Amino acid sequence: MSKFSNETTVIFEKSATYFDNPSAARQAAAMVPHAKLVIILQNPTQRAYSWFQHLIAHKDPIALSSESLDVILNATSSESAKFKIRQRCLSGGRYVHHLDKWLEHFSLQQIHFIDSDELRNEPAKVLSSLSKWLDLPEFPFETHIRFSPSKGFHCRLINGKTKCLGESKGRKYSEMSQELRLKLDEIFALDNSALFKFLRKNRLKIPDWLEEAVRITV
Ligand SMILES: Nc1ncnc2c1ncn2[C@@H]1O[C@H](COP(=O)(O)OS(=O)(=O)O)[C@@H](OP(=O)(O)O)[C@H]1O
Repeated sequence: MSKFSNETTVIFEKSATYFDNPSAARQAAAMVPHAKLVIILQNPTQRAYSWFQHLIAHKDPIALSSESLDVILNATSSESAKFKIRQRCLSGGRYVHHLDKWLEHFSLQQIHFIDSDELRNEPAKVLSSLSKWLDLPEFPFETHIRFSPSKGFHCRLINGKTKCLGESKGRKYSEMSQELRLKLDEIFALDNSALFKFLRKNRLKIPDWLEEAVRITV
């Protein structure tokens, strides 16, 4: 996010794929050195599963033929197409590994972290604190957001009716098996521990899912 010469204008841009792109930090810093960055921290295990479901929903032929994320996780580097998907599912959840690169180009003061679970469960509170951090005028988010039981997510409230994000956001799919969850938790154990230490060292809020993930591995 960036404020340009007209101080009332805030430009923002979001993508789930910038964060782990090896050139993104350098390129962003070259174009918008004073940008404010917002990073949403989701449990990497859930994030990997969500990305796999994203590929299934987009009818990715390799994901479809593999049927489960478990098959993808077992892929070796000799199975290049499957292995590439494996890396895409796992890479984004390796937060500290990528953060190190962003911190070569931006200061920590330019970065705001959001706990994905908090955003999902208490969006008005999270958005209020984000807009305060961005120095934006106060806005009563709570009167513009309401939980939609049919969608299972909070949605915008317009003229008394909820207007939710499209079908591609917050898809309905079966929960991952306990076996897959444990396998992913193990894959991310070191990354989660590094994130825990990073947040604690910098006196930043530690998400509940991270406390839990680190407690289980100890
Ligand atoms: N209010 C609300 N409505 C819908 N979705 C919500 C909401 N809050 C958080 N989420 C979570 O956001 C995930 C989709 O995020 P993205 O847009 O970055 O993903 S994507 O680019 O479509 O893959 C999406 O992931 P999936 O549940 O895996 O589809 C949601 O978990």
